[in-house]
Amino acid sequence: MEAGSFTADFLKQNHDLYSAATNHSFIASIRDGSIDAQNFKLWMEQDYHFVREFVRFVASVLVKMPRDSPECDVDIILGGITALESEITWFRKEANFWQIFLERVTLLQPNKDYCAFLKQLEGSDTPFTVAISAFWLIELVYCVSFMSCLEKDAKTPFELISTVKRWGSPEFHDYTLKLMKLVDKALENASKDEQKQAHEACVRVLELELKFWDMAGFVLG
Ligand SMILES: Cc1ncc(CN)c(N)n1
Repeated sequence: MEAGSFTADFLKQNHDLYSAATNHSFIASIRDGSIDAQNFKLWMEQDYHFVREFVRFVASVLVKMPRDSPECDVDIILGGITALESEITWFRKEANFWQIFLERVTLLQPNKDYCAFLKQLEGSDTPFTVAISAFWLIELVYCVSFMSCLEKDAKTPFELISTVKRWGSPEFHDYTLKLMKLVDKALENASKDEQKQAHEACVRVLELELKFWDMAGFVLG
């Protein structure tokens, strides 16, 4: 992350919100092994449906990418879409293990709000620069959150290791770094207005991520 870049400046200026979104008590409960299986299942049910919407969003980012982008940049997004296919297969397998019926899930309000935001970003009036910035941050929040569950002193339960490795692995971290470079390159010469829109979209991502964790960590009665 280069000082003076959009991503570095954004994380510095929004440190508290970023920290709240990446150090949530839901993640802490996975890390210290105290997580309630009901909460984990709730998260999984909701996240599966989020990811289905996320696929459409990422596809829209690819469509918005400038035609003269280098092939290697296009391939980063394409790789992201490919990875989402295996993520969906993984969700279905895990759902079987946890006896979750994904087709019977009712979307909760924080998930509905997040999916509505993704749909808004998919629209043709959202520029590539704004969409790619949101995309980077959505992936970064999961990466940094789940990475903490793989630290040496973490007590992540064995049956949750495949979950935390999905987003907390060094490979996923590398992917977020590649996205970060795409964002900074795209915004380097963007207008002040686009930079402002990208900043606002990223703040919204952090707010929605926070609410998504709150929803997952909500203790079921
Ligand atoms: C809510 C949410 N945010 C981010 C991710 C990571 N793609 C996710 N699966 N779900």
